[in-house]
Amino acid sequence: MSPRPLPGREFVLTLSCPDQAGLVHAVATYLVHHSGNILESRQFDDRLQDRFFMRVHFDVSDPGISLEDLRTGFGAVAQAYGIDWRLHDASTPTRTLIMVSRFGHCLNDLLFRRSTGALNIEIPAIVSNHRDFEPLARSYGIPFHHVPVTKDTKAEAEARLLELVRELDVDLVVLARYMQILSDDLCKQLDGRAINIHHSFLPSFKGAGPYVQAHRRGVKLVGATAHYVTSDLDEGPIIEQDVVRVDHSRDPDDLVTMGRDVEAQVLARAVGWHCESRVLVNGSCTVVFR
Ligand SMILES: Nc1nc2c(c(=O)[nH]1)N[C@@H](CN(C=O)c1ccc(C(=O)N[C@@H](CCC(=O)O)C(=O)O)cc1)CN2
Repeated sequence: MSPRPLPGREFVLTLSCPDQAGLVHAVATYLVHHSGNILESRQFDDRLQDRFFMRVHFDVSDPGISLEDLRTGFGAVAQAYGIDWRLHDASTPTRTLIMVSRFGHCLNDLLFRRSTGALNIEIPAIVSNHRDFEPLARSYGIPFHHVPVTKDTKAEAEARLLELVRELDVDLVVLARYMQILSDDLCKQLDGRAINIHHSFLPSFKGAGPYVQAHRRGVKLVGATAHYVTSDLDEGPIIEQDVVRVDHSRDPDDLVTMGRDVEAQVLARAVGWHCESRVLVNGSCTVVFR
C-alpha cells in the first residue's frame, strides 16, 4: 500500500442548505479537486425544516493551495446548491474576549484551560463592569478593561466594548457570568459570536437570581446552560447544558456553590465546540457535531 502523503494543513468546512440529493458528492468532488483528504465528516438532515447540515474536517496536501483558494473554490459549489457555509483553518486560535462581573469561576476556568492548551483560543482582553478580577487578568498577562455600567452610561460602555472588539479583531465574546443585559443593537452586532452561561437549566428560571427561583421551587436538580446571546434574554440558541443533583437541605447559597463547577464545565464545552466549528445554528436551536 502506498504511504499516505505527509499530513497537510487542516481545515474545517461547515455548511447548511435546503436538503437535496448530491450534496455530499459535490463536497467530496470539491475536496478531491483541491487535494483534500477527509479526516472527519458529520452530517444531519433536519427533516422537519428540510435542511441539511454538514461539518467536514480535512487536510490539504498541496502546499500551493491557500485558504483563499479553498474559499473561492467552494464559492462555486455553494452558489449551485444555495449553501450557507464557513471555511476556517483548523489551527487558527479563536480570538476570544471574555466579560465578567462579580463571579469569576467561569473566567478562571477558561483562563486555565487556555493556559494548558485545552482550548484553542487567544484572549486579547478581559472586560468587566467591576475591578474584582483585574489581579487575575494581570497574573495571566492579559489586558483588563474596567468598563463600568449604569443606566446612564450603558450606551457609552457598549460603544467601548465594540471598539475593543474591532480594535482587537475579536472573533468571539464570552459572557462568563457578566450580569448586564446587552442592548438589541449590540446583540445584532455580535450575532452568532457571543456566548453566555446562564446559571440554570433553561428554559427554567430565566433572568436574574435563578438559584433563588430554583430554591423557592424546591427543585432536585440545578443546572447551567450555555447559549448564544440574542435580544431575548436567555432565549438564544442553546449550545450545551448540564445539571447537578440537590435536595431540601440546601439553601440558595449552597445552590450557588454547587452550581459553580457545572457552570464552568458547560461553558468550557460550549466555547470549545464553537471554536472547533462544531456548532451550527438551526433557527432557534443548534446542531452540535461534538
Ligand atoms: N441581550 C442579552 N443580554 C444578556 C443575556 C442575554 O441572553 N441576552 N444573558 C445575560 C446573563 N444573565 C443570565 O445569564 C443575566 C444577567 C443580568 C440580568 C439582570 O436582570 N441584571 C440586572 C439588570 C442589568 C441591566 O439592566 O443591564 C438586574 O439584576 O436587575 C439577567 C440575566 C447577560 N446579558
